[in-house]
Amino acid sequence: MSVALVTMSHSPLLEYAEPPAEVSTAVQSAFDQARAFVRDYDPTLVVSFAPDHYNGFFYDLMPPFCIGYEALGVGDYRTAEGPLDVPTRVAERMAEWVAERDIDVAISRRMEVDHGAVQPLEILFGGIATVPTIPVFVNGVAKPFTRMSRVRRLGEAIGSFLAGLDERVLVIGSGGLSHDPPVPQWATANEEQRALLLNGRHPTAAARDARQRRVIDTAKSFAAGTATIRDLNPEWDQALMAVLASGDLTPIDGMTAPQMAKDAGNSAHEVRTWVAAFSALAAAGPYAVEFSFYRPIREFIAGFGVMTARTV
Ligand SMILES: O=C(O)/C=C/c1cccc(O)c1O
Ligand SMILES: [Fe+2]
Repeated sequence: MSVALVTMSHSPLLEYAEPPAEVSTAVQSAFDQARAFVRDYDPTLVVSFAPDHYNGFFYDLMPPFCIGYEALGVGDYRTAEGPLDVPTRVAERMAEWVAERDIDVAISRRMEVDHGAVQPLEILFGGIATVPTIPVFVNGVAKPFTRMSRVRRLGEAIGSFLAGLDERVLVIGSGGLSHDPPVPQWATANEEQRALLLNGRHPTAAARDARQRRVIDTAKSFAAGTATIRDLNPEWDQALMAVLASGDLTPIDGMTAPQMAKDAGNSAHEVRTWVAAFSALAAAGPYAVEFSFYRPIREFIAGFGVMTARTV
């Protein structure tokens, strides 16, 4: 048994925006480093902690966490569509293990996942069905949010399960860091947006296109300095990355949901996936970060980070 980790920001704008060449080169080189790490480790099982952006999970039934027993990519923002290779029996055992440790987790026998889960799999493995993968949804956009201590406990429970498997496990945390893309919020949404947030599954191509166009246009104006979304917060991002690298994750319990949104934007809650992934790694033993990359990239609407780590 062994456990290793890659956490990375995702951004659908990777496919649509053109930051300055120097920035694009730096991001591609960070992806190369992460890919080399994964190639060297050669995982036999992936556990992917990822948020959703109202493509698979909606307010008609919004759990804080959900383990997928089977999963499908929805194909938003030109990401891969279709089934992931989920080892169902291992996912079932993992959910039972987590429940036994007093963490209430939803399960799905048909989880739909969007760019949040799919993009890292495509970047690291070139596809969504190349390595057996258990997707774990961690709510990062829809209020109310669990306390951060709960996210840590979820990660620890999953990590203690993984530590007992005869596998080389790679945990992935996808999302963040500081960012505030124009994902609608229930409190401020209009009637049409509320219908989407409530149960906007399987939109028409035109509806999906209109929604994505709004984000792509916002990224352009954000890069030009004319958007009204909350700015990136590199200090916040790098402070969090330092805590994650330190091996002592307890300071994370002091983070509160309102303060996270105020400091780092409404979608900064996606860092919950990083916290869950690092907590899973920590449950398998002391670890060391091997690679760390960070840039605030307005064209991607993201404080953009990549980290790799493994137990020592
Ligand atoms: O359109 C969405 O649903 C989300 C877009 C987005 C943009 C930038 C960074 C992210 O993490 C996103 O999910
Ligand atoms: Fe996201």
